[in-house]
Amino acid sequence: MRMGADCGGSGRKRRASSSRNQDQNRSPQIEEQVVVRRKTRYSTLLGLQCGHGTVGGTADEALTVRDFNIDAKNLLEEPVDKYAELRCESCGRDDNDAEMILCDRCDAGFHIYCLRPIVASVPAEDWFCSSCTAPPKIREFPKVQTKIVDFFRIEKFLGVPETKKRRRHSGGLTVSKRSRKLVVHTPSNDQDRLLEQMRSLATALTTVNIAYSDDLTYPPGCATRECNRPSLEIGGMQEMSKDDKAAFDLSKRMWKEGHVAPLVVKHDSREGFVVEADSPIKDMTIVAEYTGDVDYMKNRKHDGGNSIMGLLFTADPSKELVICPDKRGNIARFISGINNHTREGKRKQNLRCVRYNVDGEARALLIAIRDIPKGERLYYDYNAYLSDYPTKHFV
Ligand SMILES: C[S@@+](CC[C@H](N)C(=O)[O-])C[C@H]1O[C@@H](n2cnc3c(N)ncnc32)[C@H](O)[C@@H]1O
Repeated sequence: MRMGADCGGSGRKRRASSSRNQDQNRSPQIEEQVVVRRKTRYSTLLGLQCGHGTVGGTADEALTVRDFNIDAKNLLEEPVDKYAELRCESCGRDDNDAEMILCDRCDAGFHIYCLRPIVASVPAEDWFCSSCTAPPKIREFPKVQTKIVDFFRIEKFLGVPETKKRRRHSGGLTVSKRSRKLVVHTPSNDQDRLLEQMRSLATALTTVNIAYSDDLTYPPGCATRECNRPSLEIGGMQEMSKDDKAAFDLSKRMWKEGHVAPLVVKHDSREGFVVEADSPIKDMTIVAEYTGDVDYMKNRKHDGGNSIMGLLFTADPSKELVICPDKRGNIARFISGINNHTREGKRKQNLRCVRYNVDGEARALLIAIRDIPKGERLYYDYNAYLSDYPTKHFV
């Protein structure tokens, strides 16, 4: 699924395939028998009861049984016994089949919303429950300046930024239209906080095994930089004004020098990694650019990635581009989404994802849409452009 875009695979039951890997040396006959059993299991899981006495519900399956002289009774028994009363291991209920997934190793079932963190939709690829895989252990990044500077490849760490006296808006008597120009973040002026903020991001990135990259990347095998042409966007893309470009450039330079936005990454049992304001953030602040490898959407249709961001929406679907932070990325990929189905969810939104044409390249920026107090969690609408990211179980 992608943010601001459509997702694949929701509402589909995972096929039990636990014995697939052990079975590679079987004779074709035995293999065929196994295939029949799997088909039957699958149709049982889908709740498709076959109304007659053959194995499975299709002519193909009945034919296969006859051809190989398999005892149909045996084949029927296992799936009925094993899956008829499939219950979620977490809540114990047997309802809501369409949102139940099965572990591809032990066949245990779970509602996607009972998992922690919540799984937004049934994954397209193999999925293993926490008993069958070690759940990712949070690997605390050491709070050592040299290591942090290395991790973020900070060219010259300048320490605490110079505090310039900023001129405040008078806020006088005249009611002026609020400026909608982009604003550069104000980094913490406490070196210890700066390091703590970077350490928290390094911890999250190392835990999910993603290298830090604060720019869009075009690795071999993905789309090239030349394919990212904002002129292909349906309806055109927002141009970045000169002032906004200056703010964006400064914001990027500050991140590169370790004067990061005052954000801290934390872990929440239901949402997974989340991002919070570590000091107040002003309306219109550029909080982060959404970064990662740029690829064609068509190449990522079956990716389980729940962090794919739409970048370029083109008239020709084969040219649509997405940002994939599965190997490289930055803090943006940890920011939560609102629940689009509730008023409370919508009230939480404090950022917007805006795509701009920046010097002939589409870029996606996360921008504050109101003043954000210290400690508030950051949220934006994953369904800003399209509306298929499943958020109904989001908190
Ligand atoms: C773009 S990732 C955000 C980072 C993610 N939390 C992590 O730990 O890597 C999207 C995933 O985060 C979780 N998530 C995001 N917003 C959420 C919310 N409001 N409630 C519950 N889970 C949420 C869901 O698992 C979703 O599929």
